[in-house]
Amino acid sequence: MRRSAVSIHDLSVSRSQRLVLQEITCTIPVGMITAIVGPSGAGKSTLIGAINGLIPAADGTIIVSGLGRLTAPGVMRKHCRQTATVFQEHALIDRLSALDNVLLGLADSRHPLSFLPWPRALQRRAAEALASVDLLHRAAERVGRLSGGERQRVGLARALVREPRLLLADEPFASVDPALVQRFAGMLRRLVVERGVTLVIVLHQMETARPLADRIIGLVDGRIRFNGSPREFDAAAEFRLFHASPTKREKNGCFNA
Ligand SMILES: Nc1ncnc2c1ncn2[C@@H]1O[C@H](COP(=O)(O)OP(=O)(O)OP(=O)(O)O)[C@@H](O)[C@H]1O
Repeated sequence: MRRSAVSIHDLSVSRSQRLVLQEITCTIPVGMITAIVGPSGAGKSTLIGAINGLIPAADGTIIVSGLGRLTAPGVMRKHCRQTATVFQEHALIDRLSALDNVLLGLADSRHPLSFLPWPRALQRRAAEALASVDLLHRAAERVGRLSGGERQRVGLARALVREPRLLLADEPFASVDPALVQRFAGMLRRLVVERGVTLVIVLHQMETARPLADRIIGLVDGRIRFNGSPREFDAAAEFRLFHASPTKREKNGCFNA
């Protein structure tokens, strides 16, 4: 049995005073790819936000392996240092170049008020991260002038430059050219295999999730409705997750959890 990077127990999360995640209990295995799937509004981004500590829990616990409970003093800072997130809406600064946006991924490695140029070694690391997403040729371009897919790749590079132990990615392929999705999926797989990174990735397309993931967590209406391997995620499971009416889902309950 694999060690867990993160263990989640009975987690509930509210947004605007409405429960959007309920009774979430699962583990994120270390050095593996866990895909979070489910219909729109199921709570996938909220779960990513809870794991990276941006969205507080209303109830339950999140335990980070080697650090402890996310709410314990000092744990959050250490957790942030070893975690990187690729946000769904990119969260980039349009007026800065692609390279400078990637360097922002390293902002916590120097004084926040530093006006000095970035050290060469860090600039090289940022350039390598851009190269890994095939974007080195746009390094000097202002991000506001890049396409949606290119911006998404800058966001991915900004996360990769941190060399994280835990990488959280919220639909990182959403506006990436379909021809590039397989390449980036392969790159993320290598990151996991070669560097032992733990990857939690929100994906909309099951045809991307199935071959990429080691584990699949399926959410519907803020609850886990599937937790198993891609092999176990058969057509019936897919139907229950994405197509069953709310009453049918309720009757079926959680499967493979
Ligand atoms: N900032 C917010 N304030 C209040 N409610 C929110 C906020 N963001 C999301 N929600 C609500 O929380 C629920 C879960 O949203 P979330 O974005 O986590 O779902 P999702 O599965 O990631 O959806 P999608 O696939 O469309 O991105 C939804 O009902 C959504 O309306």
